[in-house]
Amino acid sequence: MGGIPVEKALSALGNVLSGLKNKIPFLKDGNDDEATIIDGKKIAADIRLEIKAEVDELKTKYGGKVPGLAVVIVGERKDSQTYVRMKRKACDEVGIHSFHSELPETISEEELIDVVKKYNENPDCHGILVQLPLPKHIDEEKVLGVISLEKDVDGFHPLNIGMLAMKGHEPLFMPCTPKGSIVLLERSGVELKGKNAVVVGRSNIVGMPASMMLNKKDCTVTVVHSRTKNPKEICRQADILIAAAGSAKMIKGDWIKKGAAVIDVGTNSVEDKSKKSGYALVGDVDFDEAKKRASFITPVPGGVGPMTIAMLLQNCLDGGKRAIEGTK
Ligand SMILES: Nc1nc2c(c(=O)[nH]1)N[C@@H](CN(C=O)c1ccc(C(=O)N[C@@H](CCC(=O)O)C(=O)O)cc1)CN2
Repeated sequence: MGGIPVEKALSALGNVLSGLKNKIPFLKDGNDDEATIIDGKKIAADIRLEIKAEVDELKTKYGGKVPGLAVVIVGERKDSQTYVRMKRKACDEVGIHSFHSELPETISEEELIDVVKKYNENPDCHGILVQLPLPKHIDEEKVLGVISLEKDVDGFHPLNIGMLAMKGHEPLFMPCTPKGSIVLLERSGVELKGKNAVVVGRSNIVGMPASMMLNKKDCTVTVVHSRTKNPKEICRQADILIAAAGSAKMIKGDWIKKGAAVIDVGTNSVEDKSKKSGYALVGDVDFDEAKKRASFITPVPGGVGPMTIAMLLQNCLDGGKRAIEGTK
């Protein structure tokens, strides 16, 4: 056995053990009444190491071939530029080749579609990611629908989403943020089968696919959204709570069932004069209140965010492997 599989096993064991602390009294340390904080940064770093090992193996086995990812960004939104920079850096670190297209805000829908089509035809590119949101004059769904199904590493193509929804089918790729949320739960040792899961939010990129993934994991799933009459009562039934509403600290401590596992997908920028930048990133969950009731909870930042990029790398590796190894 090589070095990485042992590291992988030990690291997974470490994550599960830290999760078990809450369930097995003699393993508990620190403040017994507080949730185990799921360290998304650490779990994502572990996954990135595992991916690097697999990319190296592929490279050795197939004469230097590595997965390739096309990163397409339109316009100059600062947040999107940051995420794209993080994605490229992550690709470099694990040995995935990245192609870049930085396109002007004024680009037409047709021109953008042509860029995507070129990457569809490029055999060295195994994944295409169009950073969202796109400028208002471009129909996002139309652009995402042009990405080849086999290269849809964001998992946003309607056919991949359709296969995620259907019993007896598996998509080629699953959207990175909800996939990362599930992996955080699994790597922390949280059982999903038969549990009541509540997803707050029904966006195409997080809430809706998260609900379908939890359903595939045999959870009983309820989706809470802006028209839901009694969101607090529904959330209080949740063994697993995924918060993806986009509203800072809307989920208070008394919305959380005692012992629930809480995954906070929210990344809301709020004014904070104590910070040099003048703002802070906060989740959809009131963390300080919720950690007193939950058994597991993700922080913001440092929870789901880093997993989004780790899952993108995982999807690129999967797509690259399918293409390079010649499997479907
Ligand atoms: N094509 C896509 N567009 C967008 C996606 C996506 O999955 N595909 N998701 C989001 C943005 N996003 C990746 O693109 C993303 C968001 C947040 C993070 C992250 O690591 N956040 C850190 C904090 C970083 C900071 O300080 O700003 C954290 O939460 O710890 C990574 C990726 C929308 N668009």
